[in-house]
Formats: sequence, structure tokens, C-alpha cells
Amino acid sequence: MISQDIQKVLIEETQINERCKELAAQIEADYQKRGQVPVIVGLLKGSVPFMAELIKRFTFPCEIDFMSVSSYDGTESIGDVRIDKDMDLSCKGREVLIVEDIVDTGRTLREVKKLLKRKGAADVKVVSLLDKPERRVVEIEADYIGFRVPDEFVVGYGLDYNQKYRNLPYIGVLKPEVYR
Ligand SMILES: O=P(O)(O)OC[C@H]1O[C@H](OP(=O)(O)OP(=O)(O)O)[C@H](O)[C@@H]1O
Ligand code: HPA
Repeated sequence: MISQDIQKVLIEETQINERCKELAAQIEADYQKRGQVPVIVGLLKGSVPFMAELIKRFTFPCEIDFMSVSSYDGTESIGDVRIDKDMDLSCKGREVLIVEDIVDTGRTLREVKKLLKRKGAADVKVVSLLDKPERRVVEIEADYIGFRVPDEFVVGYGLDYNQKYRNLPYIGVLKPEVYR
């Protein structure tokens, strides 16, 4: 059982669901005012559970797409951001809402925002389930944040360690022996 590898739970599933409700209401109010049909772009793979929980609460018209970018090897940021899969839809002249699982160093977000702006997106906003501000090396903030987390490597609810633990329904910290 993967839950045996967890040292502590930081954020319970019920807290995540509650926060998703609040975030969805806030985003809905903002986008309704704008009157456009935004493209909601999930960054694979970590954003999948959060995106699913969030978008089912939207009642405004929107389109969904995904991008795949990689920037981590184990617990280490490789410093470089690689685009493995681009959006299928065009973002030219569109309002884009990026869905992230975590903003850590900020490098991924900087590169993805840069790319979408270069491709002509009219507006790029970001919603992230987690924010780890102590680790930031790039000056960037998400527009909507679920929870702030301390400077610890977290897993669950989409977040992985070496591709595992994404399916945990909560956010937790692994036992140190798992990294050995
Ligand atoms: O702020 P940063 O330091 O750039 O880190 C945040 C990014 O790192 C993780 O992606 P990863 O490359 O591990 O891909 P994944 O979503 O498939 O796990 C996470 O999903 C964010 O996209
Ligand atoms: O704390 C983290 N956990 C999982 N993936 C991550 N990518 C950046 N930071 C993290």
C-alpha cells in the first residue's frame, strides 16, 4: 500500500475538495465578467486530479486542452523546461487559464507563460493547487492558489516522486527511507 510510505498528511482530501469549490466560484465570477470562452490548459501529468475536481464546478462555457512539459528528475529541478506536448487548440487571441499542481521554483510557469504569449494568447492566468514560495528562483505568482506548502517535497493528488504516488487522494510527505 502506497499510503505506508507517507510520513505525514499535509492536506486532507476534504480540505482539497472544499478549496476547489471556493476557487471554482472565484474563477467563475472572474471569467463570467469577461464574457469570453477561455481555454483551460492542464499541465500533464500532475494537474489531472485537480483539474478534474475544479472544472466540473464551472458552469460557464470553456474549452479544455493539455500541455506536457518536464522539468524534474526525482526531487531535483533540472533547471531547463522541455515542451513534450503542445496544445492542440490554437491560443491565438484567446484567454488561457493554465492549471498547475504546484509552483515551486517557478521555472515551468515562466516558460509556459512565455510560450503561450509568444503564440498570441490574449491573456494568460494561472490556477495552482499548491504554492511553495520558499523555493522560488523566478519572480512569478499564480493568480489563484489552493494552498501554501512549506519547503518539503510533497506527493499525492497528482504530484509524484519518480512517477509514483499521484493517485493518493491527499497531499503528504514521504518517509525519508523512500528516497534512499
Ligand atoms: O516551479 P517548478 O520548479 O518549475 O516546478 C513545478 C513543476 O514541476 C512539476 O512538473 P514535472 O516536470 O515533475 O511534471 P509532472 O507534472 O508530470 O510531474 C509540477 O507538476 C510543475 O509543473
Ligand atoms: O514538492 C514537489 N512534489 C512533486 N513534484 C514537484 N515538482 C515541484 N515540486 C514538487
